[in-house]
Amino acid sequence: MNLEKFRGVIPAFYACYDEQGNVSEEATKELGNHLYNKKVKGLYVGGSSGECIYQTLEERKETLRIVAENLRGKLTLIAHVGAPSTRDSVILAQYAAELGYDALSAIPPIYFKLPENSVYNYWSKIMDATDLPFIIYNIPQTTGFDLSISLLQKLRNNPKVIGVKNSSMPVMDIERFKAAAGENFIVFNGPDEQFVAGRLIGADGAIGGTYGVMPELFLYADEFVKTNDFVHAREIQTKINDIIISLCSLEGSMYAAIKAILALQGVSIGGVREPLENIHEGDLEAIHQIKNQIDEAIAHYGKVLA
Ligand SMILES: CC(=O)N[C@H](C=O)[C@@H](O)[C@H](O)[C@H](O)CO
Ligand SMILES: CC(=O)C(=O)O
Repeated sequence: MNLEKFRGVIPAFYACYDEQGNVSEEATKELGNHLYNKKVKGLYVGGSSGECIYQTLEERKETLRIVAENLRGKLTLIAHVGAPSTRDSVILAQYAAELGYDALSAIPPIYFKLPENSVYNYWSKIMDATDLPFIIYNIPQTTGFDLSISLLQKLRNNPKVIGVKNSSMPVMDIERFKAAAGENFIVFNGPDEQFVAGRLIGADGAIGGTYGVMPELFLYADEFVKTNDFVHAREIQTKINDIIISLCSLEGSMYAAIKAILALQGVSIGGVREPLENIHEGDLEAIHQIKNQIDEAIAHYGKVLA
């Protein structure tokens, strides 16, 4: 299988709501078009950033449908189909396949601490449900489950397993997963704060929750890595991390801050669903400042690359 379409900067798509907090078709299309125009490689739909854990099956299907109808064939589309039960995950997987997604992905099962064998069966049943390739989502800080090398090797016997989206913090995990999986395998960098380090240690692509509010900065960082300009790569990573730390320091949650900035950028996709915290009045000044930080960094590194 040709994995080229997975190499690149792939924003994690945000949940798009109307004023009542329902999934909005209009806003979903708007965000999709906005990111398409920024020339990202693809979209990761319905993951953490898609607030999947707080949405009904119907809402998740609706979002998958709107994005696919709008952008399939134009961007690489990855559907995150992880749900609490295997049954619901399989329903989402089959729906994503009908819609023409390029790949499926899923977190391990959450809530109960299940043994590796159950996680293996869970991911395998999702894979058996369609012909699509599958990307393992390793995110131990939210799921409590750490993908082991032996489980990866066992899963790798299934040719549908084409990659891991790795969000654990040690960049070494990226290197180890690549070494264990061998050729024709994609490891995606997860932590946006380590984008440059992840790419340098071997990540073939990257999927991240903050790309959507500043895609240019990750596209530029990727360009610096590709052209061996490590001075600028390190520098832009510092700017990115300053911004992410600011995004995470408000009363509102990181996603609420991101959505408020997107609104200032002209893309209104509503707020976040509780229990995620929405923006507070007192956050507004900081939000304007972060937007300016983003604008300045984009202008500066755009010039460096021009
Ligand atoms: C724990 C978590 O949600 N990780 C995301 C996915 O890997 C990241 O993209 C973060 O959103 C990002 O690194 C900001 O902390
Ligand atoms: C990467 C990320 O934030 C997501 O799973 O949506």
